[in-house]
Amino acid sequence: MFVLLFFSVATVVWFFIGGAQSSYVISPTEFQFRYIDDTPMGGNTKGRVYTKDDGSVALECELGSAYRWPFCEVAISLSPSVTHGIDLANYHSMIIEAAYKAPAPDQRLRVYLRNFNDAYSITEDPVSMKFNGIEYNPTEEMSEIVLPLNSFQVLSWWISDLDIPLEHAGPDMSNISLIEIATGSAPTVGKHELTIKNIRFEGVMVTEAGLFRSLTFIWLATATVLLAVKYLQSRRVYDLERRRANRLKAINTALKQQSETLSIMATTDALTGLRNRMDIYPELEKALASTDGKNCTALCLDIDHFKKINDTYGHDMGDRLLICTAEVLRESVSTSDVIIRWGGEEFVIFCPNRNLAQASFLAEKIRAAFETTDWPHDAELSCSVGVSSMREGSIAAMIADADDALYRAKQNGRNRVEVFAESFIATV
Ligand SMILES: Nc1nc2c(ncn2[C@@H]2O[C@H](COP(=O)(O)OP(=O)(O)OP(=O)(O)O)[C@@H](O)[C@H]2O)c(=O)[nH]1
Repeated sequence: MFVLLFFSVATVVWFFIGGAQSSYVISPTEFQFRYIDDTPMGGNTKGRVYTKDDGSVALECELGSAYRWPFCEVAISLSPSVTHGIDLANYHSMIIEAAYKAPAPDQRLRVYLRNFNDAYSITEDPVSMKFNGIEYNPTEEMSEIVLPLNSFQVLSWWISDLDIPLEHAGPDMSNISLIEIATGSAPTVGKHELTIKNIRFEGVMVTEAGLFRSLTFIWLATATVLLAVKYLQSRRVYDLERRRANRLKAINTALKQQSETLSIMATTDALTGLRNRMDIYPELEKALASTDGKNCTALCLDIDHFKKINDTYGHDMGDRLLICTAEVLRESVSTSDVIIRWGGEEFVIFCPNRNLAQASFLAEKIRAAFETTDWPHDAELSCSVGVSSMREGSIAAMIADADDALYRAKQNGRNRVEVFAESFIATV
């Protein structure tokens, strides 16, 4: 930004001290100055163009009266070919340093800047080159006259004689191949002497409006580029942050899944796939809350003489029998019941939707199923079951009651169902 500011200030200073000025000098050493008069039209004017010792060019002629519009002039060819002139469109003034002596006062001079354009000019006809012309009052003494190029006008006879269309009727300085400085349109016959010391065109490489337009454009372009760079940078940061957030989200999801898996593993019995008793109470409370809470019962089930089975058939067979027991239980319960491997060979079935009679019925059904199941050790297997119902709103107390009833079932000979005594009272 500092560089741009410095550049802008320097450019403006350069412009106002005249750095943008340009000039184009027409010197006799570089260009050919020729003499032309009215003799081809039948006139009797005589004269010549020559270079003086001081380097200035002189036009001398004796204007005769044989031709209706007598004239003499100096013609300066700006290029070897008329078709390829010089572009003077960017110049604002033509400056002629000259002295003019005429046989009468107030004699004027005509200046033509002849433009070639394929639209209306042909090489064979010099008249077809556009006459951008002006007529001015020269001085007798050597002096500089400034002719503003925007004061030049196209000669009306040229427009009408050549039937020039409107779009080409205006001045055009873009391809000037010939300059003509001639005696005025109504000259007095007699001796005319024109000494030209210097001809030059002056202009500016860039106008003030153009300069400020360019600087504004450069500032806008720079601001746009800087904004674009800033946008791309913040976009890159945003993309990085988003990728990072996505990565963290993925890690988070994986950790959550892992945590859920670990939680499931921690609360699931690896051998039977049943729920174990870890953190079981909130889950049972939740199951109870989904019912009307009036008929909540629990079963405590224990396989009879399991130690003996282990001892007789081995621990692996014991495991297989535990797995089969889980299957028997699954097949016996309904979807609202929750089977829990309470520990070892002991199971709890939580029934949030069964009354005492229904729970007792289920207990008996399971006990009977043990008798009819084909066990993998090809021997009989029985279980004892204790049943209880909710007394004081405590699930833990209800399970403890069922366990008491189970203890009684064991005491009373096993392979039987016992209902916790106070559950009956509560039911009545
Ligand atoms: N195979 C196997 N045995 C287990 C497992 N968990 C506990 N046991 C065994 O189960 C047996 C339970 O024995 P006890 O508590 O004495 O009860 P019981 O032999 O079933 O006798 P009663 O319950 O009084 O009928 C123990 O020998 C434990 O080692 C297990 O996951 N797999």
